[in-house]
Amino acid sequence: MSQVKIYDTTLRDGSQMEGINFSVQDKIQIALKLDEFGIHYIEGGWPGSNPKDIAFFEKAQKISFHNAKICAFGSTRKAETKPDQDKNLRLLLEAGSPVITIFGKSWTLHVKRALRTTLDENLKMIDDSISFLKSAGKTVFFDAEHFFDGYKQDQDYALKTIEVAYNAGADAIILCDTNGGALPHEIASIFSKVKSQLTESFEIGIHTHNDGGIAVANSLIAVDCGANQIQGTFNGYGERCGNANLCSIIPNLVLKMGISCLSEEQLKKLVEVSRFIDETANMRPNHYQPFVGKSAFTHKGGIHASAIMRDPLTYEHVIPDLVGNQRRILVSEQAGKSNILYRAHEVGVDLQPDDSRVTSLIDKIKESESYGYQYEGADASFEMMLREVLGETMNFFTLQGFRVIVEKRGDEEVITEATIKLNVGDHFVHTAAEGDGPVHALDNALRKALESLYPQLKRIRLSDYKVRVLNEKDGTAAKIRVLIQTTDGSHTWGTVGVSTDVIEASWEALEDSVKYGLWQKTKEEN
Ligand SMILES: CC(=O)SCCNC(=O)CCNC(=O)[C@H](O)C(C)(C)COP(=O)(O)OP(=O)(O)OC[C@H]1O[C@@H](n2cnc3c(N)ncnc32)[C@H](O)[C@@H]1OP(=O)(O)O
Ligand SMILES: CC(=O)C(=O)O
Repeated sequence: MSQVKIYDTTLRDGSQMEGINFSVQDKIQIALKLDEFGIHYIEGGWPGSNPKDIAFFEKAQKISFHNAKICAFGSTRKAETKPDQDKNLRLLLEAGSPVITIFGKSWTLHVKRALRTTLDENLKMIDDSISFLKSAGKTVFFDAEHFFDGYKQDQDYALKTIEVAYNAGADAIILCDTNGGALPHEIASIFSKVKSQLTESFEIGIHTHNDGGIAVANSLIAVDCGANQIQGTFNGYGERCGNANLCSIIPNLVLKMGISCLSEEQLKKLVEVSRFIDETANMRPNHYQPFVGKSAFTHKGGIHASAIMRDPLTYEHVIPDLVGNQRRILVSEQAGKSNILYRAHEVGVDLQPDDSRVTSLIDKIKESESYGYQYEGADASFEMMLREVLGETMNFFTLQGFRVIVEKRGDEEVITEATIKLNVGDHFVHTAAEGDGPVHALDNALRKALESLYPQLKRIRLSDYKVRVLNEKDGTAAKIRVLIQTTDGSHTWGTVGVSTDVIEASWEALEDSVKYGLWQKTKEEN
């Protein structure tokens, strides 16, 4: 089985993505996580770029990494200078990392237009810089920037740059599709040619960007052509459209290409690592991301749900457990009875396919969704419908009525007050409360009315509130859908409300969220 090393550049190229700004502590935490996961090389940053990256390497030097080698990144020396006088090379050595990766130009256009130097001087810059770092005892990787574009324009010069790097003692040469525009067949043919000119065991890598939407494909085809190092980032972070996504590359290598870059046990942590990095980077996770996204193994269509229940291979390219993900089946207007049976089973209700209640539930869901409800994100509203069809009610209270007053006088702050009348068993309760806006005031009034009778309510709170206008063209007469997420600290559940009135829609979602929460708590207590 061939060996492929994974080189993670989330902390360097990943931090070049719009919206990402890691603190030193973020970087250390991510490096530790990647090391624990089993990544071979972690590029921590560019010490010649900013004080934060210098601080990262200062801290990283004091940490014992178990699996990974830390790499410091930078460029070849500046044109017309000497390596021992080059600030960037000096800072790379001071970073104290066992590996130094430098990028150099392989494309004549870049040499002439970006560096504004001669082709010969660029070759000297590559030669000098690598020799200088090697003489300091470092492992040196050479990133041949724009190699594929360079090769297409001037094959001999592009090849010369890597020949110079090789002869100067580079320990690995990485061919970069820096602009992300190469196609898989171009990568295959160019990569194979270069590979054939180097000794078989020499480490030759691939570094691709996703501007053509095929960075992962371009990386995998390079492996097919003999690449034994892949550079990429977690969640595909990176300059412009991002880098090759390691969350796709690693499972494709292990599960489909038989390349044991990580063990199957390590692979089971893939989702955890991906989400940890999103969380640390303060990035919203991409639910649709292959392998690791929340929707990667989510089945919505009735035909899919039915077949999945008969055999998951029918609509899944790999088993979700292998990457630490989970299968989900949604209930929506696209559902058939299989979706209902699966979801019912998940909440402990086993129904038979020929049960007429299943059909009436599907009809009700399709009817409600055509009105504007959406049950994908409202698991509790679905379960309440299910329980109702089974004759189980959640009658913790009945609304007699509510009134919400919003008052604004001159420059004074807006005052919002909600009054609510409820029947709770034999009791009639009438309360009022203020809040920061109408929904908050209603929530406060409802809690005030219920808390003495249902003290469990103290542990339940709203965690998210989303409003969506459904038919915008109707302006202020549009229908509104409100989705509420509620939590008791360990579980979270979603409810939905729809009305032409935002307060009524909110009330509906709020009422269900509280009733469902009380029902859960009562179940737990019994
Ligand atoms: C493909 C990649 O992703 S490469 C990595 C790109 N990442 C980054 O640029 C992020 C970090 N960068 C930085 O912090 C800054 O750009 C620095 C500190 C590196 C350089 O800053 P400055 O000195 O102000 O230069 P500037 O940002 O304008 O970059 C242009 C300079 O880099 C030089 N340069 C570009 N590539 C190379 C190279 N491979 N080798 C040597 N010099 C290079 C250019 O010749 C130019 O030098 P000049 O200004 O003396 O003509
Ligand atoms: C080196 C690098 O980041 C690139 O060529 O894209």
